Amino acid sequence: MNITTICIGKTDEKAIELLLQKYENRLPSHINYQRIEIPDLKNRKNLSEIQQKQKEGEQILSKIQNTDFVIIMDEKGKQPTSMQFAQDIQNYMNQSVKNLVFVIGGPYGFDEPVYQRGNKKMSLSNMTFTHQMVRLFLTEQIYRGFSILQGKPYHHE
Ligand SMILES: C[S@@+](CC[C@H](N)C(=O)[O-])C[C@H]1O[C@@H](n2cnc3c(N)ncnc32)[C@H](O)[C@@H]1O
Repeated sequence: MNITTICIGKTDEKAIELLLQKYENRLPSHINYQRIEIPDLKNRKNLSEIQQKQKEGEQILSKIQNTDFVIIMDEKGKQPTSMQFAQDIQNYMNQSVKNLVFVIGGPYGFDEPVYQRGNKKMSLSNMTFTHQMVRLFLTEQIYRGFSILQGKPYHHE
């Protein structure tokens, strides 16, 4: 299975980038993982919130193929436990999902067409995090999910 995370902008905090790479490098080798960082909008200050979301949305949708299974990261989405998330990943593999795509919004969230394209909305917490933090927390949970599936002593219940 291919797993892609789509984020808005570079990971600008060095500490977050280092931790992200740590978890990305630990993902199982049978997973073809990639992180797509959509370049930050150049003239963001001159654009309204709606215009920013529209432009980001167009960029996000251009990276998604028709057959991809798309999970929209959103604090109002379904909130699985780590065990349930691991089971979800197993189910996607059993269903032969080829491309599992997680999308993290920009500072103002998503434009409506992105929500409409999503197959599912997933939350990490009822609280709102920065989009920079969410890429790290999500990647750690993907690693944790595979650790659970592989019976590694990383997750403890
Ligand atoms: C700063 S938040 C934007 C929040 C904004 N209020 C909105 O309308 O979505 C940036 C992005 O981080 C992700 N995000 C933030 N908190 C999250 C959470 N608790 N669970 C899942 N994703 C989250 C979402 O993808 C969101 O679009």
